[in-house]
Amino acid sequence: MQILDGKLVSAAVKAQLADKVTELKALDKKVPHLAAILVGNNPASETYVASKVKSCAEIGFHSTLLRFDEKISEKHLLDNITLLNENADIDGILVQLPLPKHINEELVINAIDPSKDVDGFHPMNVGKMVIGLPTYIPATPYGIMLMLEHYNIPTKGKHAVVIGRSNIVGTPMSVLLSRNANPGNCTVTLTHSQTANLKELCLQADIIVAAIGRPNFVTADMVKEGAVVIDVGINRIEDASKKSGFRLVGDVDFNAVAPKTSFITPVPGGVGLMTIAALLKNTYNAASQKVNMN
Ligand SMILES: NC(=O)C1=CN([C@@H]2O[C@H](COP(=O)(O)OP(=O)(O)OC[C@H]3O[C@@H](n4cnc5c(N)ncnc54)[C@H](OP(=O)(O)O)[C@@H]3O)[C@@H](O)[C@H]2O)C=CC1
Ligand SMILES: Nc1nc(=O)c2c([nH]1)NC[C@@H]1CN(c3ccc(C(=O)N[C@@H](CCC(=O)O)C(=O)O)cc3)C=[N+]21
Repeated sequence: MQILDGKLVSAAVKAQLADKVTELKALDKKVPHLAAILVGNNPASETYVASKVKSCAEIGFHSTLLRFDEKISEKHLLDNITLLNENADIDGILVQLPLPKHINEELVINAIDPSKDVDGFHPMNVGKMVIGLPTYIPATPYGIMLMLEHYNIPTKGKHAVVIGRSNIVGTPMSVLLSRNANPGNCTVTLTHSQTANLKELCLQADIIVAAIGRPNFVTADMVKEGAVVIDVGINRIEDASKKSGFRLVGDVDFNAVAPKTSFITPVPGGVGLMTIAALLKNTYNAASQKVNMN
């Protein structure tokens, strides 16, 4: 069993981007600039956005964080997105999800200029991804592909079972793994809450991607010996011994599952860090006006 180290791989991706920033600066060119919008004060969203902003600073990108009260009107939010769309200094725009219930998430995503949509959530970019045109790939599945690539994990002809069909993780993950590319060329089974025989399907999987949002959902009896297990879940479990009052666990029962696997991602220290690295890559590509389909 080998741990897929998100800290190591994300650091390598960030180091590449930092080198590119150094080159841009030497040529007196503008550095990439990410704008992040955070509405309300959901503690998890605060953490993610803070770490995106911090990562930008580490590699020399500019970032602007726009914070709004959770009572912000939909119109005011949309107007701010329009301003960012029109601002030539801003290369990438990210609206941290979830949004408060009174705001229509679809309207907000649709309002982002597709050329600045570094999350890859705009329907135009989703469509491009599905038909294999160059575009921004949603950061979490993109980060997972970078991880598979870094460790040279064989994917061709493998059976991948993706658990969860969300627009931001499971569905794009299934598209990327089934592409004629490397990594890719998997036979993909996309599963969800209505899947009848999940355990049987998982037992056939060479690669399992778990994106459900439930601690310990994937148990050892669901995993074939030698499988690759990618744990996307981020679940907060109360833990009085921690200063924060909680600890993070994934969707996989790590201690029981890890010994059966060939490769597994830890939580924390796995996919989450790759998500940020992938977002930074998308932002670099946005700034250089060329989107990347890898
Ligand atoms: N590490 C990272 O960078 C990121 C981590 N996450 C984490 O990943 C997890 C998933 O996130 P996200 O995709 O946004 O979640 P969603 O809640 O949007 O989707 C969850 C999916 O799991 C499916 N599901 C729920 N229960 C079952 C079940 N009993 N059996 C099979 N499938 C089930 C749902 O099915 P149905 O469609 O039928 O309801 C749904 O498709 C969360 O823990 C989230 O915090 C998310 C984004 C990035
Ligand atoms: N528009 C939008 N884009 C997103 O990319 C987006 C989003 N909305 N909403 C929520 C999810 C979740 N997400 C994570 C990012 C980083 C970590 C991360 O850095 N995790 C660290 C630990 C973080 C910690 O310690 O709290 C780790 O796994 O090691 C996790 C999860 C991005 N998301």
